[in-house]
Amino acid sequence: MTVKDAGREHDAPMVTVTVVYHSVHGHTRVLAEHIAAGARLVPGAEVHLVGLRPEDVTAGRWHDADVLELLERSDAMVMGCPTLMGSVSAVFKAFMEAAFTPFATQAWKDKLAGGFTMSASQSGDKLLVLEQLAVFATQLGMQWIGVGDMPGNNWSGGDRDDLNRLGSWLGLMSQSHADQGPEHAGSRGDRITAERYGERIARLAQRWVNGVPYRTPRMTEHQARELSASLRQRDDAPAVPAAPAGA
Ligand SMILES: Cc1cc2nc3c(=O)[nH]c(=O)nc-3n(C[C@H](O)[C@H](O)[C@H](O)COP(=O)(O)O)c2cc1C
Repeated sequence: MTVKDAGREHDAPMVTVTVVYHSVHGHTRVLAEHIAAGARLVPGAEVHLVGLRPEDVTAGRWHDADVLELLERSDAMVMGCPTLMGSVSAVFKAFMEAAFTPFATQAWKDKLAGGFTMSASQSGDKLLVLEQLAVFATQLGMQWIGVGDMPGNNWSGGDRDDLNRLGSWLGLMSQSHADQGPEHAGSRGDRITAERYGERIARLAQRWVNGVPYRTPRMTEHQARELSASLRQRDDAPAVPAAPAGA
C-alpha cells in the first residue's frame, strides 16, 4: 500500500523517501506514520508509506512488484517492524529475503537507509532487530543513518515522554504497553523522536542526492533535557495521525 504525497508545491529539488514497515496490531504503523510526517517537513521530499501485507507472502517468499519498483526509485528507505521473539517479524524477514535481486545487482547501493522497531518490553531485545536491519541495509550497499538525538529519561528528572527515552542510536526504538492498543502506541516523546528521525533522513537525502546545504543541528545533553522538558509542556505536540486508508 502506498500513499503518495499530493499537492505540495516547492522549489526544492525532489528526493524520494519511502517508509516500508510491517505491523501486526498497528503500533509499529504509528511510528511509521510519524517518521513519514517528519520526512514531509523537508521541502522537495516525496514521501511514501508502504505497509507490507502478510497476503503478499507465498510459500515464505514476499512479492509485490509495485513496492519493489517504488523502492528501486527511492533515494532513502526507512524500514521497520515489531520485535517478535527478539527478531524481525516473519513478514519483514520474508521481504528482506525477497531483496535478493537488488542484492545481486547492487540496485539499492548508496541509497540511504534507517530502521525502527516497536516492542512491549523496555528492552525486549530490540537492539537485535536494529542490527538485523542495519546488516541487511549494508549487505545491499546502502548508507545507514542512525538517530541523531541525545538520550532521554536517563537522569532523576527524566520522563517517559523525553526525546529518545530508550537511548537508541543505531535506529529508532519505541515501546508500547502490552495491554494498550495502537492509539497509545509508544510515548509522545517516541512519536516526536520518530518525526525528528524522518526529517533527519529526508534532509540527509537532500544533501546526499542533490547537494542541498544542511547545517547539522547539534546540542549538548543539557540542551536536550531542556528541549524534552519544553516539549512536555506543549499542547500542540504531535498527536497520533490518522491511519491512511488501506495501510
Ligand atoms: C509473537 C510475539 C512475540 C513478541 N516478542 C516480543 C519480544 O521479543 N520483545 C518484546 O519486548 N515484545 C515482544 N512482543 C510484543 C510486541 O513487540 C508488541 O506488542 C508490539 O507493540 C507489536 O507491534 P505491532 O502492533 O506493530 O504489531 C511480542 C509479541 C508477539 C505477539
